[in-house]
Amino acid sequence: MALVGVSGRLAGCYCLRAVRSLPFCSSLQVPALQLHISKTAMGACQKDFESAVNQVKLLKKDPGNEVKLKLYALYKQATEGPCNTPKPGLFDLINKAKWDAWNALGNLPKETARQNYVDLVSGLRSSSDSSSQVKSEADKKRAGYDTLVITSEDCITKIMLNRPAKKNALTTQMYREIMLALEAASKDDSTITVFTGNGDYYSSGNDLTNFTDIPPGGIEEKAKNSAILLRDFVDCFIDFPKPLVAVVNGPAVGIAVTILGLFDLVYASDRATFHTPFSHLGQTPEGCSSYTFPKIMGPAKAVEMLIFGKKLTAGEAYAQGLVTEVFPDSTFQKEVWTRLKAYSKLSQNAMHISKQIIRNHEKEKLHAINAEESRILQERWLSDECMNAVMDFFSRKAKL
Ligand SMILES: CCCCC/C=C/CC(=O)SCCNC(=O)CCNC(=O)[C@H](O)C(C)(C)COP(=O)(O)OP(=O)(O)OC[C@H]1O[C@@H](n2cnc3c(N)ncnc32)[C@H](O)[C@@H]1OP(=O)(O)O
Repeated sequence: MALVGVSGRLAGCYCLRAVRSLPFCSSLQVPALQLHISKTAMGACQKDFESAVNQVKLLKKDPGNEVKLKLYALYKQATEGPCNTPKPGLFDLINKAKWDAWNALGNLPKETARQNYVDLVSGLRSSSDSSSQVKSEADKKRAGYDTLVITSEDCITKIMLNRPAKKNALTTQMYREIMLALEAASKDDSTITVFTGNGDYYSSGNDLTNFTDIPPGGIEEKAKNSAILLRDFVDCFIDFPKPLVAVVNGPAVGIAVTILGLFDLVYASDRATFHTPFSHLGQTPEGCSSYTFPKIMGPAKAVEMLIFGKKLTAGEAYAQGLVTEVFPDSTFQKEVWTRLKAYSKLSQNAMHISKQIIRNHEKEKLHAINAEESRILQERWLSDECMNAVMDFFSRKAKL
């Protein structure tokens, strides 16, 4: 957060001029490129750290001022510990930005700073063309997620729902992993973040088995915990700072549809459909759709979807403003990724600031709506209507 603060301050007009003048291989990088690493920086990953310091020299692509400030700060913290120099004067813009970045690391231990420096450089290397080696898919794939495949390439972080055999139905584990993935994507070096699904579905929405795993506290506790999880999950989308793109590769159901109102671009294959069968399930809208859908498509069409469960084709969803553009399924991936790669090269800060301007004035309202929708759903989940509908789904399956 503190580093974001630095970039925020740099957005001011004086500071902007100063930051433009930050040279890639000069003032900010001098300490990082000198190999006089102090003895106090010695530790478990000293070799990796030294190697990372060397690798910074090999980057052909300028990583941008924000990253250079991070590198500078982490290097200083790793080698000298917490910021120990007087704060530069107000008009010494470059040194002040560097000091701010270093000072923002507070008491971060040297060892952690070294590791963070190594991780940052490793991330830069993967997006840099300095390496002649083509990285394998396995290298690009982010570890630590069981239900998602996360990759970062061409300044795009792709979060792919990965339960194709279950039509990418969202389990509680998946909600949690998505929240973690969004948190990580908000801080990584990508310019845009993309959601998509593996297999023939984008997502069949909430996994109905989520309602069958009852804790010792009973269904009331289950409903309460689910409402908290839902609220936190949707909050992450409301607050996500970078352009968020849905690449809807196939049918979408329930929460996978409603949340689209919080995305910045929605590209759909002509195979995709959009279905919110809430009344069939004894449930009510979530994902802020009770507000975003009437706003996007007008109340009449929103009612058809959210109350009467009308399933829209991709073309209809486009006509109603929920989808940005529809592509033939045969060329969907190629066309969409070509477009996104071009967009990802646009100015990162300008895109993020534009998103803030467009979205920020509604954030408070969206959080309130999300809290209210989650509260109402907590009650609905305890209703006979909802319980019967879930049981119906499983008994239909059992009969097959
Ligand atoms: C923390 C809690 C937050 C809660 C937020 C609330 C959100 C509200 C919603 O999202 S409401 C929407 C809920 N979703 C549904 O009602 C969809 C249910 N699924 C279906 O209707 C169908 O499966 C289908 C139309 C999506 C696909 O039908 P098809 O015949 O093509 O495929 P199968 O039914 O054979 O599906 C393959 C296997 O996947 C399982 N599965 C699919 N979707 C879900 C799901 N949402 N929940 C649980 N399981 C699902 C399906 O049971 C099959 O499993 P099997 O192979 O073991 O039989």
